[in-house]
Amino acid sequence: MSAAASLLEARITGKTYRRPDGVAMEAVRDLSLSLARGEFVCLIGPSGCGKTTTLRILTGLDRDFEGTLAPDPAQLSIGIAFQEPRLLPWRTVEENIRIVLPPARRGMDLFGLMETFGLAAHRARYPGELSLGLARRVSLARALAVEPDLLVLDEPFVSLDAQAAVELRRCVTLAAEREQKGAAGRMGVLMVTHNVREALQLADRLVLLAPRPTYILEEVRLGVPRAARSPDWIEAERAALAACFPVLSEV
Ligand SMILES: Nc1ncnc2c1ncn2[C@@H]1O[C@H](COP(=O)(O)OP(=O)(O)OP(=O)(O)O)[C@@H](O)[C@H]1O
Repeated sequence: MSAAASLLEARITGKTYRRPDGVAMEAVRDLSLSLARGEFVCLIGPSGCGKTTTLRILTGLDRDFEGTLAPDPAQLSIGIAFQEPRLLPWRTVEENIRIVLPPARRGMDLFGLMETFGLAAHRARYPGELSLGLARRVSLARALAVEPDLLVLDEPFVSLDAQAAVELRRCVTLAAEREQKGAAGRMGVLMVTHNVREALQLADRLVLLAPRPTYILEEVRLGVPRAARSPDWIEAERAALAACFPVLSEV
């Protein structure tokens, strides 16, 4: 089997914040991560360890760090869905999605995307009228509308009720499995989560992060296809991981 095409190679040797009182806060130390096209990677780590900081560096939103990223994130098309949907309240659902498209594609037909995410009936509604689950679906559809090379999800299922979480997970799985740019250009997914079961359900690889200043404690490749991951399998894997990595009881 040929090696999967690399999408991103990151080596973050250091990231230190300086608080207003001048005190240094070291958030990341020696974290090397690679992501292949078509791969779904979950970052899991304790609260405050540096997950969002790492995502911000990997996506080029934070340039103030030591290390290297290849390629430079500016060369990739990146779609990001934050925990907070960040929709424009004065725009409809459809306008919120359309507005991120490059001018040449702004008139494109979005019906397929809307249908996939169960948004077709909501396209003319405003964000203030949407439940959190629906707003997150809009945010995910908007991130995918740009046909990204890299999809970044920062705790997308937090605070959702069980049914909304199931629906959004289905959307994320569909997105991950959709070959948007043909075999050579498949999207990679990086997702931050506190929920190990969720990660075991969705990811190809888990990246376990140490407490701050964070680095990679362990990488776990999940060989079982997504469709074959039963609740029993997920529970057994979770228990085995928790036994090996006590830090997981803190996430
Ligand atoms: N702009 C900032 N200035 C100073 N310190 C910061 C800044 N942003 C984050 N930090 C600190 O850096 C550390 C890592 O923060 P980060 O948000 O990356 O962690 P996280 O793992 O995403 O947290 P959580 O699990 O709570 O979402 C935390 O201690 C946080 O307080």
